[in-house]
Amino acid sequence: MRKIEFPDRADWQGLVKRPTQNYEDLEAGIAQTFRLVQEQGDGALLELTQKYDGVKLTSLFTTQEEIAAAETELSAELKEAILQAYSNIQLFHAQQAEQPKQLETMPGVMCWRKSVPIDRVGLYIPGGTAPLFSTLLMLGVPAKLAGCPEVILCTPPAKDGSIHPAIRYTASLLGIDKIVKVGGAQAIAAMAFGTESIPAVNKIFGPGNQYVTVAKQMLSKTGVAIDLPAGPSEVLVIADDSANPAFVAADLLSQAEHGADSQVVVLTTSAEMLSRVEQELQTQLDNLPRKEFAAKALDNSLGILLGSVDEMLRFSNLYAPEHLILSIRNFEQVLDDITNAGSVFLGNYSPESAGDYASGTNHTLPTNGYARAYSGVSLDSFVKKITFQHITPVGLQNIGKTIEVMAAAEGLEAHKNAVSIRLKEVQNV
Ligand SMILES: NC(=O)c1ccc[n+]([C@@H]2O[C@H](COP(=O)([O-])OP(=O)(O)OC[C@H]3O[C@@H](n4cnc5c(N)ncnc54)[C@H](O)[C@@H]3O)[C@@H](O)[C@H]2O)c1
Ligand SMILES: N[C@H](CO)Cc1c[nH]c[nH+]1
Ligand SMILES: [Zn+2]
Repeated sequence: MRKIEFPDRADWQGLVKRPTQNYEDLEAGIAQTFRLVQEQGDGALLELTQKYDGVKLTSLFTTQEEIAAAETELSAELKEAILQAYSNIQLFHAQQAEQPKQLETMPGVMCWRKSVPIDRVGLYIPGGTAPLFSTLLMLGVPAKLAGCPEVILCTPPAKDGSIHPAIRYTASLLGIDKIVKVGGAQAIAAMAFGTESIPAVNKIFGPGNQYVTVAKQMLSKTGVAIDLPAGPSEVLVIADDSANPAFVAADLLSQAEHGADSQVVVLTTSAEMLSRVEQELQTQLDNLPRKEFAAKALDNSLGILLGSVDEMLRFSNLYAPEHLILSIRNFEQVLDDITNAGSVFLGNYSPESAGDYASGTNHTLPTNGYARAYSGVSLDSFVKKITFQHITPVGLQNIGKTIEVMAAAEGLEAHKNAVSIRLKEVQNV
């Protein structure tokens, strides 16, 4: 972890830049993957899966029997944990449903808005280095709550061509009966353009590594929507001297272990806290099975000493972290000062892992500073909001003049006429 003491404000902009590869560096390779999938369909998926995942598949799909078998392959303890998480995520997302209300903006002018599920959605579940079945809960629960009629699920296969039983179990829980064994940019291409056996979807959801994230971003001109750029995981911890250095280190490592391209940051006003966090990182790192990933991520990470809580919050807002942890006294007093963050964890007993798995909030969140403008996945991500209006003849008499005047001022006579022609008829009745 790079240690920086009281950096000059002029240097902050450089410090908030993530260590990930540039979009431009990855674009050409991904464009080539897109071309292959568009030209050769399923054949390209099999070829690219062999190349990037080291598996020669005979079929791109799990069978219904494989999905059903997961029930017997998981321990009772894990199934219970998945069900508990499912229930909390369901509760949190169900209360996001918008209650439609009709508004009469002027007498006789009625406007309302209705949520309509997106027809066909594609879910990407990361699986390159860890089978993130928790992500399937985070995407599948709101997709089902929203009522999306068709859900396609892609995830990379393990080296033996199988899909982890917890992903199969969670799919079955959600009523998803088919899993496509494909990952990376090729999975995004398959869901965006369609192949002989995979239908093209309207919107693609899900986090992933840099290849997955850039592939999603490259779809902007295709007419296929994406949820958000949710790339390599990150966390920023703001710690004063009331924080517990062991807890802070554990939270930093929890995101560092996702992958070498993750970044974790600790901001503190206490030099002693920074040294103790560094010591804890070393001790805890040694015991982690994924210590190689975590150690590489720590090489790209930052420990920064700043002058005050206010300064730490300013830095954090500029950084716009995916996850923000406030391990400070009186955190309640600064909540309104947080302007850019994906998800916020308050106090010493709210580990970020709670949001990753089970508290109820969604863990598919904007990374790489995109929290400046994007929100994480929610129920809204799976619906379109269609507005309706009904204007009565009296309503048109009330609002007509306003429309005519505005249309004339824009020089759009046909717009004005669409009102005038009706007003004449109404006045003649
Ligand atoms: N922001 C979020 O909300 C969020 C949530 C969960 C996970 N994540 C992130 O998701 C990522 C998961 O990454 P992962 O790699 O384990 O799984 P992944 O499923 O995202 O990616 C694996 C795929 O990457 C492709 N790939 C690997 N190396 C490649 C190369 N050199 N060239 C082209 N393609 C290549 C392969 O096709 C492979 O199937 C992590 O970075 C994690 O931090 C983010
Ligand atoms: N921390 C990840 C989001 O950045 C989500 C996750 C899934 N499993 C564990 N963690
Ligand atoms: Zn995580």
